[in-house]
Amino acid sequence: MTTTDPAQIDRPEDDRLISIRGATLAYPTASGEPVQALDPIDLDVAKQAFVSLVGPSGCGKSTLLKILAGLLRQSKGDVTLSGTPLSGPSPHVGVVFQQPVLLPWLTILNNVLLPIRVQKRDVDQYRERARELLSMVGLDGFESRYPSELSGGMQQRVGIVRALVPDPEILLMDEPFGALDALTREQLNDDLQTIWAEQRKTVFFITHSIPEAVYLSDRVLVMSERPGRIVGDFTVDLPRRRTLDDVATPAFAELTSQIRHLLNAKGGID
Ligand SMILES: Nc1ncnc2c1ncn2[C@@H]1O[C@H](COP(=O)(O)OP(=O)(O)OP(=O)(O)O)[C@@H](O)[C@H]1O
Repeated sequence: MTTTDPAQIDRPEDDRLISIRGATLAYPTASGEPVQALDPIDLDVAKQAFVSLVGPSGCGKSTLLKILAGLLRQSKGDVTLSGTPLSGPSPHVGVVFQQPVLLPWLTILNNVLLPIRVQKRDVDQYRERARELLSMVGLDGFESRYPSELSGGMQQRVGIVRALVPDPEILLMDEPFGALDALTREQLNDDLQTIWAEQRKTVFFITHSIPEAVYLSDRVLVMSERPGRIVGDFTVDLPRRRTLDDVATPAFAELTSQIRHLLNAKGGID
């Protein structure tokens, strides 16, 4: 089933992990005229769902992600995680940005263990998990290397592992593959499917690529031009695990075309 009307989506209330009600955000500016980035957002995300968000440049996607990361507070409305109001960065939430920003003087293993140290948890308890996750994304044998010895795609894998090591329930990803070449991006999409299948995280993923959103997601949300609001909510019911062969199917093409039409009607994607 696909629909472009978020109100028509019928989901059980008890599997909600993220709940946003009437959230808006206005940035204060030096001129005194605030920038209204988000119009009221109402959104529920179920546990273990993979949800992507697409929308025109500057429409407010990162703003919404930063609210979920606890880095920004909404001007109005409520944001809850498992029913608890969000009041700042949470250990239940991991974030991956477009640039992994690894510390050059730390080894790969120590980079991915950094959140554990910052959260003052027992590092020894997470070392094995860190090694396993590095192995899952093909970085076996790189634990003692330094970031400068890794390619851009490998560094981004490290960024993803760093977010996963503390075992957060939610993974927020802001255009994580936007800076990578097409082939590396395809490989990382595949890695991300593995991670999602094995780690069962709830993923909120921002991308400028409609095919990438459809390929990875259970749901694709479409945001309007700024001030952003959710104007479309598409269910992706293509079977998993997906492969690049699925991209060539009529069902895939039909869904990407529907999303593209809605986006073009709401201001385009870039
Ligand atoms: N700190 C800030 N102060 C003032 N305005 C801001 C600030 N951060 C973002 N904005 C504005 O808010 C709007 C939404 O920005 P945001 O980064 O959320 O958009 P986006 O959809 O993620 O964009 P893109 O797709 O280009 O990354 C933009 O018009 C931007 O200029």
